[in-house]
Amino acid sequence: MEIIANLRLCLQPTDLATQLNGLSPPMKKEADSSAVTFVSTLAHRAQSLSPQKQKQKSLLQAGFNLSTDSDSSSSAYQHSPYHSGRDKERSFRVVSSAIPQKRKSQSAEGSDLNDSSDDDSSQPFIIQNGIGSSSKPQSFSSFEKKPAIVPKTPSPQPQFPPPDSVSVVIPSPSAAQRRQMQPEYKGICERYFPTGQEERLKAQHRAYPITTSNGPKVNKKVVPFTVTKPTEKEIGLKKPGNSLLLQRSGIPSHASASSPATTEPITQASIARFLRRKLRKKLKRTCGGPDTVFDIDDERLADLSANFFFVSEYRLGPGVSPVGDDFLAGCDCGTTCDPRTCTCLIDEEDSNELIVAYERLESGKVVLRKDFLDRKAMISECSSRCLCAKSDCWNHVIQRGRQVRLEVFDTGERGLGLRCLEPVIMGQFIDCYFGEVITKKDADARESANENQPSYLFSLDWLIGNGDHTYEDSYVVDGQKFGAATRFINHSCNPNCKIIPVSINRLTDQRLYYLAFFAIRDIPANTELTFDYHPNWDGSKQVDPNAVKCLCGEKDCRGQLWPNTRKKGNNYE
Ligand SMILES: C[S@@+](CC[C@H](N)C(=O)[O-])C[C@H]1O[C@@H](n2cnc3c(N)ncnc32)[C@H](O)[C@@H]1O
Repeated sequence: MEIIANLRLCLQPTDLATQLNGLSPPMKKEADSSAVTFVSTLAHRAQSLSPQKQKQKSLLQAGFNLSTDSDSSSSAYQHSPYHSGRDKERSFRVVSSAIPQKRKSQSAEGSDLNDSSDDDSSQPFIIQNGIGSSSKPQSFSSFEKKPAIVPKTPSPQPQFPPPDSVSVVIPSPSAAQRRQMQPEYKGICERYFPTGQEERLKAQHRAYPITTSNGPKVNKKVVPFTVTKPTEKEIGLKKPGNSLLLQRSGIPSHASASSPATTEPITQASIARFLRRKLRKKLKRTCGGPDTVFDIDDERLADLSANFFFVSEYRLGPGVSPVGDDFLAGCDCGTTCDPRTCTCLIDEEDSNELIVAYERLESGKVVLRKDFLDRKAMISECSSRCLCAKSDCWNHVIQRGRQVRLEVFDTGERGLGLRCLEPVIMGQFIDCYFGEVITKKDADARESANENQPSYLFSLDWLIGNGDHTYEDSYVVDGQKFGAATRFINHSCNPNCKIIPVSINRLTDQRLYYLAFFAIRDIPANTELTFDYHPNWDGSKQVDPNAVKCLCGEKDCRGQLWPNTRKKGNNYE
């Protein structure tokens, strides 16, 4: 409660436009009053209007409604499928990943939605943060307009395969073929070894036998199941005649006279090495960049490379409309922000003091202040419009991107997990939870379609109840198909990280903000990163027998990730 109060007391349930017009004084609320938002504080401070505030004012005068309505928030929380409590902390949970929800009442439209991102023509916009191109018509807040703030270790932008890139060039083996393959290496079928331009080229150069009886088709019957270890030339396809050499039942074949077969011995190990290299290459190209590595088996790696794309920004889905950059304000502190006066910071709830989340250590690293680590306040970073944007301002942290090398690894029963490859210090930023930003309606549909599957939905409902913003029109981040490495972070009842919401537009857009992971203690290299999926756990409640069992192995493990509150009649919350 006290943590939320930091946010709540900043916020006033009065109409900001009215306040800005001087028609009513800003009101203060008690810490335990209903949730209200930051904007009223903004209004309060705006009475001596800085140039930025003038901008806010013109925003309001232009009809942009930032007024609050605390009444609407309470019902919204009650009906939330992603968080059933009124406590703001609830909004931090990875909703369905923690509870593969079994709600049956939702409509069936989700199955389509689930696949919608396959079609590039209907792809939602990617919000850019200065990394890579940004020719998209929509953008979220200031990220699009600040080329100066380039993260030091940016992940490359994802490259989505053209819709036809998985072709018949390497057909999936039949059931009999699959039986025959086992326990041989399973990397050849298109599912596990996604095809692309390179494979098409190989096919053109007769790497695969074709049948011409009904037009040119790959002759599945003679498609080999193993691949010789290719030479460097063959991998690079430098010469048109070069092709991947195939063998069947251990008998080498020669693809063509212009590409003599390698004489290297063919072993399972060499095949595995080749495929692993290809898969890693594909993952790096389409995905995580040099700072995310994988220590998982080939099959999982291949599955991931076929079905998941790393993104380093939000992808805005249909119906998600960010507030335009024109409404963005910036501070005029200069090259380094003054924590006593910076207008990008949010007021403390019970005073005019500003909430300062970060501090710079002697080492130069900017981390969360110790006294901020236990709080439940939102962080307000400087924006791209600030004068300090091009300098090394301490109040630009998440916008500089990930600085930590991470590794996806197999935890066993808990599925894949994420660990840091270098020590992380307490308060250090790790990365954001990125993914597709979709409407609540779409999230419900996807969830219904993925019944009993872990999903990766994360509600952006921190500021619900603010003005017209209700639970029904809130957004949800889905990290299942498009996401960051943070999407692999598992739950622990004794976690070493936590998520903190961060606004980089001083809450101008209350429905779109960032979910940033920070270390809450020093974490040695090669340690699994975890956070609490249900931070407001009430220990006095019973464990829900329908909930996903927690396997964190901690001494005080609660035994469940999350109560299955969506199940009718479930009262374990
Ligand atoms: C956001 S995903 C985390 C990454 C996931 N392990 C994977 O393989 O993609 C959340 C899912 O991981 C699993 N999980 C995470 N933490 C767990 C825990 N402590 N015990 C059991 N399962 C866990 C659950 O299946 C949950 O739905």
